[in-house]
Amino acid sequence: MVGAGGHGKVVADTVLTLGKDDLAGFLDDKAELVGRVIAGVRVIGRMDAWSQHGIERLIFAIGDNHARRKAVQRVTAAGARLTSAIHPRATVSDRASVKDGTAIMAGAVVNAYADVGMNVIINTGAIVEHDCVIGPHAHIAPGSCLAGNVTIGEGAFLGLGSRVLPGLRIGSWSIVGAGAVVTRDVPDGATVAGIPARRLT
Ligand SMILES: CC(=O)SCCNC(=O)CCNC(=O)[C@H](O)C(C)(C)COP(=O)(O)OP(=O)(O)OC[C@H]1O[C@@H](n2cnc3c(N)ncnc32)[C@H](O)[C@@H]1OP(=O)(O)O
Repeated sequence: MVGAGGHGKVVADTVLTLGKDDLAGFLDDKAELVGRVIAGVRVIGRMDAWSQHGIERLIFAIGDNHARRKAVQRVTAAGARLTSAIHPRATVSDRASVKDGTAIMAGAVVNAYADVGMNVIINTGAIVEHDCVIGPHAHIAPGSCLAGNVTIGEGAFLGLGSRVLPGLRIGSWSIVGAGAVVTRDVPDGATVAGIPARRLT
């Protein structure tokens, strides 16, 4: 697992709950963390140390979408492969698809025919309804709810408890504030908040 911060603790909890006995440990570029045990998992080295530890697959436990994308691009360019972590108490339809590198936390629901891209976070208790398409590097924060046929662009961040009405598109690298109800498409790079959601920037 790459990233031994707050989100890393939750991903660690998911991986330990899955009982993965082949977990090598955390990798983190913060030198002061190396050697420490965080959430029951040892930090075994900096991010680029994956190859020297014989690690075959990585999952990125970095909450910030830009930082997570950059980290994934760096290691995959060097030949690393990604894996996913789906909490055993998440509900993911057999008819949904989830790409590598994605973490789905406890209590989340991914419904039929949803398509979840790579390196995405579907956080605790979030709901991704039928036929949604989630772009790579997006983060759906705890308690958010996407109605059917919603499209989430690359790197978009949906804050805690936000709601998106059916069929809308949330633009790439946009931000939806905590508690927002999105009633219209959100342009790429925009920040929206409130009920109904209005543009802040
Ligand atoms: C496990 C985890 O913890 S996952 C992490 C989950 N994190 C979140 O959900 C955080 C989501 N972030 C937010 O909601 C943020 O407040 C943002 C992104 C919408 C705005 O952040 P900033 O750009 O820093 O805006 P800032 O705090 O300066 O507020 C700007 C204005 O918007 C208002 N505002 C901020 N957030 C919201 C919101 N969620 N809903 C309604 N209004 C809001 C502020 O009150 C302020 O209004 P004012 O100008 O009248 O005083």
